[in-house]
Amino acid sequence: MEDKSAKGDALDDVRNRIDAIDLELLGLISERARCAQQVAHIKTAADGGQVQFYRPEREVAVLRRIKAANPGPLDGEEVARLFREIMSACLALERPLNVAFLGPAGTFTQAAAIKHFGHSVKTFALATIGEIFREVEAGSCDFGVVPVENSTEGVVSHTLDMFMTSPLMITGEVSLRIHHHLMSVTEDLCAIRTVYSHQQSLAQCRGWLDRHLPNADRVAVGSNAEAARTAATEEDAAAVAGLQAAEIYRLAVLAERIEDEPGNTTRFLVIGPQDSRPSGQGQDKTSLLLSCRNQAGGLHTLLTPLAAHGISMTRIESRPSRRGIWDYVFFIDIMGHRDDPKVALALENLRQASLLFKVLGSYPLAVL
Ligand SMILES: O=C(O)C(=O)C[C@]1(C(=O)O)C=C[C@@H](O)C=C1
Repeated sequence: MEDKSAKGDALDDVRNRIDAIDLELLGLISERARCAQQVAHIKTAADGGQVQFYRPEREVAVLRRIKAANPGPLDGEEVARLFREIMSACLALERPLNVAFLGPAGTFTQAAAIKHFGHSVKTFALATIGEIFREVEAGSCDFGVVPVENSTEGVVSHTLDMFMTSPLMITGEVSLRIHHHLMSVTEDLCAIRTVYSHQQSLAQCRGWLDRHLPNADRVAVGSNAEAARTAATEEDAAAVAGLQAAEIYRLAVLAERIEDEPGNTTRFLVIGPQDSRPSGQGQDKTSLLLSCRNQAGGLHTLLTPLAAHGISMTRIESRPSRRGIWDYVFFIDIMGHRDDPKVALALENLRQASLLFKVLGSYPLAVL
């Protein structure tokens, strides 16, 4: 009996300490929010009409500093996630951002948007990648988030093709580990006759579906969230989608993490009217769209300036130009910001060697 009350006292002591810390934290977070309001006033006075409240290079600098200073016991990713949300709320005080994503609600693209901007932005589900570009170009949304490549299935060509004609720039990138789950209104795997999902997700779970649901029809639909929405209306159907979709459409998860490749990751791009300023520490990337003359060694000539200036290329993708004049265009990612002197020089040389040359944007490597 005595022992129990001693334990109770100890628990009360720690909880009282937690209550006091929470109040201190609240005071500090509120003070931080007031600082963000001051920043907004300073920016408005300095920039006039076209104020850029959202500053990706500053946000990654804050998150990098927090991760480096983290004393534990919380993991670095975890503290960065907490500060991501604090900054998201502070930015919403300055100006709430409208972010378009590939809908409907519950897609991985929405999860990527929230991972990048935090929960305090307003997200808008749009039906196609083309619509996202159009809404951001028109200014009705501040930014858009679109998938660009998956580690198992390769590039999302529609996104790359949009950059050939769009004036929008790449402001940031987000990588998301993709876990697929089988979900349904029924809790009985044997009752499933149809499996809905996006074509890429069906492909990413082919092995599991062959083993566990060899007789069910696989039906490709526009997105995983649409698959979940459809499966919610059919007794003998299931969807392959993310957990968010299961929550939104109230489906039971029959099997978790059914993707064939455990490292399955999708990369998304954040698009907006302008790119990011340098975040420093060599932690920026630049994306380019290029085409060369259709002759032997054309691509080699194009890439020589990068090698000459010691700039590393992290990705190259070719796409048919669909313009007739050039056969192919190349999407190239390099390390460094376009304002870094070495990168600026290499880009100038590249510009001279290319038929088509477009900087799609410089942006910080993702912290989260
Ligand atoms: O430093 C700024 O420019 C701010 O607006 C403050 C702040 C923050 O909360 O730290 C908020 C939004 C910006 O995207 C970057 C940082």
